[in-house]
Amino acid sequence: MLDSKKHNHKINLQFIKVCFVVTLLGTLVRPLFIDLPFIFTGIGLLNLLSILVIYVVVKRHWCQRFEALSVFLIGVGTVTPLMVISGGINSQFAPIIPLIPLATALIGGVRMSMVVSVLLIGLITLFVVFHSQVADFTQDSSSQAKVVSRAVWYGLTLCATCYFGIFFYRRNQYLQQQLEKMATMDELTGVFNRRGFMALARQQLTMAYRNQRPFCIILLDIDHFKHINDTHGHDAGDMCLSAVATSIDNELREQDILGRYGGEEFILFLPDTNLQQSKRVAEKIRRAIALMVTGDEGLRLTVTQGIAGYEGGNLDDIEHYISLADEALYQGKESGRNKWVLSA
Ligand SMILES: Nc1nc2c(ncn2[C@@H]2O[C@H](COP(=O)(O)OP(=O)(O)OP(=O)(O)O)[C@@H](O)[C@H]2O)c(=O)[nH]1
Repeated sequence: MLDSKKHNHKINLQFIKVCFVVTLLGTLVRPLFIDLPFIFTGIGLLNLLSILVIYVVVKRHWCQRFEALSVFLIGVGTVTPLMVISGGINSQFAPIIPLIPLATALIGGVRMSMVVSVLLIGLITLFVVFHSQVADFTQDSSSQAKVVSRAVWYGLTLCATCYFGIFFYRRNQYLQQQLEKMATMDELTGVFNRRGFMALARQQLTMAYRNQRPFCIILLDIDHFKHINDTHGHDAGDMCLSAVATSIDNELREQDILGRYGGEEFILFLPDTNLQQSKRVAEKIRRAIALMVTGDEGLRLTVTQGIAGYEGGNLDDIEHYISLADEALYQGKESGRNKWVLSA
């Protein structure tokens, strides 16, 4: 299970526990303070039972697809029966309702929170319309004006909590994306870092095997890069790294994956590409970089590339293809640089 899904699952379980405790307190403690008919305790106990059932269902992953919905049902299921028998909108339980869209947004997302808010506003409207039919065992005095004004207040509060829920949900998503980006992207060049590349390449590797489609790995190293750093400084070196990444990226298709594998080493995963086609890609990259002029000092660079590929049949792990590409790259360096070499 993904980390974020695991995290959501934990929050869902926490939410259910909170609902259980709130309902338990409401059921057991209230009769000590207010003289209420037994029906309140009965309904409270039924609520506790249903919450317990949903807790087990969620905990055991029996309905993963509807997990957020189960949590919402608990939220509504905890308060609705108690509202029905305790004066509807005048119920002491009604103020809990605006918390539900907030919780649902954080747990189930934007659409869920909006659906829940609309449903709850509908529920409140029904309570107002059928106000006189709602049994009020609490014997609280209520008037039509009081009911309508409270309904308007709850409607507004629901909209506000829905808005805040969605706001916090989006902020959370944004921060999560930023974190993921920081963990998988190379800050200097804007391409994937080794970790990001490996994660995507492993996925593509599995797909290639499943569909028996070819792929190629190209390992690319800038020639004599140490000389650039030593002669023109580290900043000029950094600028060259960025320029090389941009230049490679310009030669790739949308589905190709480019990563920075190490200091001045880049790595490419070319899905649906056989060795013949990858030679053409490598040559395009070699030529583009050789023609590139970088910075005010007009720096010129060349690169050497090692290519390894899979063309169907049994599959090895990604490290195997990288090490083949690395051997080919080494041969390229040994035999003069500024070239690409296919792995044997
Ligand atoms: N500016 C800059 N330099 C880096 C970075 N990462 C690694 N380097 C430098 O890259 C250089 C790599 O040098 P070598 O491994 O000797 O390779 P080379 O000089 O490119 O020689 P060949 O690969 O054999 O052609 C080292 O001087 C590193 O300090 C970086 O992020 N920025």
